[in-house]
Amino acid sequence: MRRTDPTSGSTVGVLLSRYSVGGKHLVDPAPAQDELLQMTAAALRAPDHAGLIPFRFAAVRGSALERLADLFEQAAANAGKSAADAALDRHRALGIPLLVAVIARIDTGHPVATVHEQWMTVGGALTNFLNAAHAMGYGGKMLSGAKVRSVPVMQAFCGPGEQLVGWMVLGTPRKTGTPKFDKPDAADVMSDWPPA
Ligand SMILES: Cc1cc2nc3c(=O)[nH]c(=O)nc-3n(C[C@H](O)[C@H](O)[C@H](O)COP(=O)(O)O)c2cc1C
Repeated sequence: MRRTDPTSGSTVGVLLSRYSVGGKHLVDPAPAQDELLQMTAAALRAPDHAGLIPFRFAAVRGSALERLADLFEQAAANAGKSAADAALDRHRALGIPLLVAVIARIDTGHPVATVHEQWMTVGGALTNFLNAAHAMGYGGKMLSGAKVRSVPVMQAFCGPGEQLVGWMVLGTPRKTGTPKFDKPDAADVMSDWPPA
């Protein structure tokens, strides 16, 4: 069941109401290709010093999820996990309506945009992507874990100079996302300078 359309509220209301929704609470339908491209267009609106676009995305769907499941199982086995735990890892790629890999392309020698500035753009991009998904009635969550450092998994997604950040799981939320962490009041993280 799709959540009430949050776009009926204000834009800021939409941003304030986004909470991550994990894979076990996501069902079909997954975002369609045109919706995925709108989310990607939102990601491209992230602040980007020197316009480097230090990221790209790769959608994993249909039979490709089986291939990813194989890679997850292999990564777990390589990490010394038991066959039962490796099978659990394999299962993590299955039953998700859509996975979108986030791949960073950081130019470590750029004369203008520093490495940390480029990583901030990657973060802004995936945040905009998830906010757009939420505004369109979908749920999602950014995930990483040790698997992103597994050589066979990295090699499957990355070309030279690229790094695998992780995956956004996406789909129709079966339940509304809820806050995971206690957050401070906004006034605690916004102050005047110099302090009074
Ligand atoms: C790059 C990145 C990787 C993350 N990896 C994981 C992960 O592997 N497992 C996890 O439970 N949360 C992970 N998170 C955090 C969740 O995506 C989510 O932001 C967090 O649970 C807080 O929920 P919220 O988005 O509703 O505030 C990651 C976040 C980022 C930005």
